[in-house]
Amino acid sequence: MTAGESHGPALVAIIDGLPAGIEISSEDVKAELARRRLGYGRGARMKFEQDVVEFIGGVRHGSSLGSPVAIRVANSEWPKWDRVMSPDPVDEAELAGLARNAPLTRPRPGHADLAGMQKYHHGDARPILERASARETAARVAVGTVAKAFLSQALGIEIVSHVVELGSVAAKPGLLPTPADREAVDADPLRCMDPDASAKMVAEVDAAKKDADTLGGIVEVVVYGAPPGLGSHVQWDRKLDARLAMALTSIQAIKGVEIGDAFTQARSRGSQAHDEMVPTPDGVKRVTDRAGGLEGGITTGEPIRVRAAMKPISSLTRPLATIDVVTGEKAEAINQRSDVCAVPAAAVVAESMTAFVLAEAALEKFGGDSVGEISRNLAGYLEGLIIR
Ligand SMILES: Cc1cc2nc3c(=O)[nH]c(=O)nc-3n(C[C@H](O)[C@H](O)[C@H](O)COP(=O)(O)O)c2cc1C
Ligand SMILES: C=C(O[C@@H]1CC(C(=O)O)=C[C@@H](OP(=O)(O)O)[C@H]1O)C(=O)O
Repeated sequence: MTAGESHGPALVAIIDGLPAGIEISSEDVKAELARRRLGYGRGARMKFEQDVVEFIGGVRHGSSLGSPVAIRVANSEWPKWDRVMSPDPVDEAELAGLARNAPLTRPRPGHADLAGMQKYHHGDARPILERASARETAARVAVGTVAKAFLSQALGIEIVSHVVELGSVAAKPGLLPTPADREAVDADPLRCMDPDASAKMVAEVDAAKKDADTLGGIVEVVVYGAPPGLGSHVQWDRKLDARLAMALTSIQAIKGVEIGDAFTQARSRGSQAHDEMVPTPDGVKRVTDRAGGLEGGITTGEPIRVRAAMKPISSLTRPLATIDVVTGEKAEAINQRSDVCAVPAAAVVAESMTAFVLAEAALEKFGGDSVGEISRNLAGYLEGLIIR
């Protein structure tokens, strides 16, 4: 669970149920949060704001204790907002003098503004946009850092991501990052593996910015080392593909998910859509991985591949049409500074959400209260497999 507002003092996250013995430090979380700030097309706030990370429970001397892990990600810009976002009452006269506190009455299409104002009875969009903002994804990436450390150390599972489409530009098909490609992907301005496409994506961002417009795109997350048997076919909400789809669409602006080659499969005949199996000296193998490592909601042991579609950023410097909720008349939406494109950052958040879902599924399958116990449980399970 996370809490915190975009311009509040901090975000906090509590993770319960983690085993003891995960090696983790605030430096690891800082490094992942820095990756979330990457990407050509992000707005000014990413440059001047700092994430200030602190573990406030569950970790001692760089190792998890088995107790709930609590992480605080403070926002270095808080002093500028301490009156407007003060949890305690502030003198009305003082607030009246603050331009930042003026009610936001022209809800932005594509944001939670209007539906949230209606639902929670607010005449001001501020209380809604503060929590709907993707600032909250900093807390998810902090949680994801711990989940990734657990998956890697206990089970040898590694998660990577890249950008496959941005606006009208697509990377060459078939490029798949491995853990060895992590640095190279992060070094690319769009986190794209195809340099030609990346250069076109930079130009597309520049063109959108010039037109006061915004862009979306498609990211892919790839998971290596997941054993067969995570998730289950027996109940709808235990299917790992369904759980991944929920986790990914919960990310701000993610509106579609593709498991493996789902959309290509849908346009193909069955003979061209599935992954045929062959015996090998190392056991049964699938010839292809069109299913993205998931069959019947269960991991197959092949790499897991999921894609997520991000809509274009909703706040435009050329504002969209809306109404003013005070006058009821036509108006231009609130004109906020904003990202032109946040697709590379969304890929990092998608890695974290994938890690969280896999960590949960791994704990269900292998139980255990310490990293050592869980590793032994995995080894025992693999040793006991009756079909290899
Ligand atoms: C990393 C990231 C950064 C984002 N930055 C912005 C932004 O600067 N401006 C904006 O209008 N939306 C931004 N969004 C998207 C909005 O938060 C999101 O569209 C809005 O809260 C409404 O939620 P929904 O699109 O999921 O329905 C961002 C999303 C992500 C994942
Ligand atoms: C702060 C972050 O992203 C923000 C997400 C966001 C939105 O509407 O989602 C809008 C922008 O914030 P503001 O309107 O205050 O400039 C982004 O900067 C972050 O990712 O840490």
